[in-house]
Amino acid sequence: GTGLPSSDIPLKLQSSRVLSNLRDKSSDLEKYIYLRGIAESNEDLYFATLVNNVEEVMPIVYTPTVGQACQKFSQIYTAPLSPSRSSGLFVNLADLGSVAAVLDTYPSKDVKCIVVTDGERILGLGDQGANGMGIPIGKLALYCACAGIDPKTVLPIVVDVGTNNEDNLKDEHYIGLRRKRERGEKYDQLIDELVEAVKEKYGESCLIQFEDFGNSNAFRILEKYQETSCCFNDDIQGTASVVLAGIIASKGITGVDLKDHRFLFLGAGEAGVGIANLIAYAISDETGCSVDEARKQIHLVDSKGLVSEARVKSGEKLAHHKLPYTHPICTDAPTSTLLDCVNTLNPTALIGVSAIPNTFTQEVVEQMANNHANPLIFALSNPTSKAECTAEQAYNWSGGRCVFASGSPFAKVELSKENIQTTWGTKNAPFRHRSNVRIPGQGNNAYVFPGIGLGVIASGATRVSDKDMLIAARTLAKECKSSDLCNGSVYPPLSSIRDVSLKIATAVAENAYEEGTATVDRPKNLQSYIQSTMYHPTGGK
Ligand SMILES: O=C([O-])CC(=O)C(=O)O
Ligand SMILES: [Mg+2]
Repeated sequence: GTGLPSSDIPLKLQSSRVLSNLRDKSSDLEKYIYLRGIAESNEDLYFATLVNNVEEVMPIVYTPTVGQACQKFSQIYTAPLSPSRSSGLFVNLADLGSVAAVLDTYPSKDVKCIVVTDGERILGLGDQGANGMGIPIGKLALYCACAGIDPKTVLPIVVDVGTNNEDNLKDEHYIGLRRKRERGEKYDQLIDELVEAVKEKYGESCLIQFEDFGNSNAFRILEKYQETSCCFNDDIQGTASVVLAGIIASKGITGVDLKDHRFLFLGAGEAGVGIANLIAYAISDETGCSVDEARKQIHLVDSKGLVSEARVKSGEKLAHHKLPYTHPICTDAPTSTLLDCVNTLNPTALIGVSAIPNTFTQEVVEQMANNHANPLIFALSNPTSKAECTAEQAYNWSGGRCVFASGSPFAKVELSKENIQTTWGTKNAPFRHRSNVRIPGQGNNAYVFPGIGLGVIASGATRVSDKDMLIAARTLAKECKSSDLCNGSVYPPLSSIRDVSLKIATAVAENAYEEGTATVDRPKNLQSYIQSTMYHPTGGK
């Protein structure tokens, strides 16, 4: 005998047992902890549960609950005796000079996909130090569940260079280095050694996803490695791709083309500048104008107000990544608050990437709805507690007319009949919306990074480009159907994510063959080949 119970319970039935246990838990964090335990003991069961119930389980293993899990990570950590697939790998400052040896401690040798963070900007929650490990683990779970990347080939990494989070430093349970963040040369050396060791050990086409670094490192690291290594930054590029997709798809509701929008961003960090850059690239690609010309219809607001030429002229030293958006504006136009900026600049789309809740106030949303029949209101900051406004607020304050998307999931909203205005859609829009129900789309990079990864891995691509992000956005936008638009969503349902990922992967792989970065011979039928590489949880049967 095997020593195991005699009844052979099919994976499907085991998974329904997990789901009912999950529903019995009294908090999301408890659900998270329960699922981590299953991931550690039975990987196929964990993925079967996630794959077959994405809409219900994803918010537990990923955003928003993963944010809470990171905040409590040291508390819930059950120290394994050695690094494991489900608990990830910690590379810390003392490993400088021997990073390759640390990679050797990881059980999987055939690694194809890495998510790495230094924990400085975990979602909109700021510096979580080594506790940020929840993020690479969660992102990689989505690679496997949403795009069928083989769990045996993924590697979650935290580069631990200290933390400036005082609560962590004081917490006796804190698992990370108990020191302030390294900001000097050693930081760069550690990242460099890691990237080189990865290439050496796993090959030039092992994908590295940089995740949740602080602004001061994220842009630098991306610029340094994107031309020479197979990598991308999810917060700058992945977020941009998913948001661009939502904007393109929103035309089905608003009748407004991407090129005819005026964009106002609250937040000028990785997400803000990443989205703005990709929008400008997309407009330039469509119309033939220069990227700089396209940038003129995009304005950013940061913690000090509107990013503008006047601020540069007054001697302020703006971060490098904001400089392309320092447009000249009439100096007596009021721009000191977001509402002022809405009035002065008359944007058609308001994009929240500020990590500050309640910043899309009733006045701001009402003004957007006064100015435009169907303004775009995207409250993208994560987790839910950081969203600029809620779905309910955006719909109610705009008479149900705005196109809303958020980074974290919001439930469907039923508007009261007296609060709904019927001017949904314009004469250019293909249909009119009459119902009082809105199902907000989740404009989260989870729609694109798994598919991009699958395409890169299947083709053996050695680079990831901005063009890949544009291609992924256009592919995703096509997957948003009139059945989604008529509920107000500019994204397809999450339940179709594996199919969406396969289509994104095929388009991204196609681009790798065109750009000459693919290293796997081109199969005759690319899509069916990629599909044949996808992992399905089968319980070993
Ligand atoms: O993790 C997410 O839900 C999206 C993301 O990358 C972030 O907010 O940093
Ligand atoms: Mg992130």
